[in-house]
Amino acid sequence: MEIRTFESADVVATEAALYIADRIRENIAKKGIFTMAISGGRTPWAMIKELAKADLPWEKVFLFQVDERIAPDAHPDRNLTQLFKAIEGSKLVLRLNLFPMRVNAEDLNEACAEYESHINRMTGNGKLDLIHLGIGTDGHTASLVPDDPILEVMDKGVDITGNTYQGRLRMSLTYPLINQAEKILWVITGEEKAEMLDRLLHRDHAIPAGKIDQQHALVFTEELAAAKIK
Ligand SMILES: O=C1O[C@H](COP(=O)(O)O)[C@@H](O)[C@H](O)[C@H]1O
Repeated sequence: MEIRTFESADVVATEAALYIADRIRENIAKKGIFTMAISGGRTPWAMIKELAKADLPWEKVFLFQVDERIAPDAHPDRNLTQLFKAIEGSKLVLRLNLFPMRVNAEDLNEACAEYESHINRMTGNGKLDLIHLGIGTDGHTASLVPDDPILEVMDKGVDITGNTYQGRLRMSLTYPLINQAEKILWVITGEEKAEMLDRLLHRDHAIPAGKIDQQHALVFTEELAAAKIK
């Protein structure tokens, strides 16, 4: 897997945003639209803030979530709440084509199936142009968390975790859907991620992130996180 290392987390965010903007232009020139899924947590928001400033044909960009906590609308735990904060006042906000995960639905299984069908409809073949991923210090990615039954799901593209994780059940894209993406962009910053970055690059199947396909993937990271790569 290709790895691009930069001197700080801020530069990673700027460079990752530039990379996504290039993919947006390239795909729109080729086929008229761009489909992407964005992860949550804490790392992505600096990158999204940068990206949202770009002068791009946003009406042709279709944005999905990689994962979401089962929590009320506007709750600070929700990835969507953080996404809205990051794009507030930007060029993107008025022209946003966003598909939020319907985590407040009465029937969550139905909401998962519906989300997958939105992805299939917008992509035509289920393959998102780009999926952005992060990694946790325990090696989780998306909401594919250690020891959860969601790790075994191969017949659905979107599902709910079997257990609560950090206090919440979650909805997440699953391995089969993530692994068929045209491009996977890992954005990994912070010294505390160094061990997991090394294990990811060695395709360590003992961590959830290690089972993500690396053929069409690249990592943007900072020197501190890359320090332990063997
Ligand atoms: O719980 C989550 O954590 C991972 C990693 O987040 P980070 O801020 O440490 O990069 C994230 O990719 C995932 O979407 C999120 O729900």
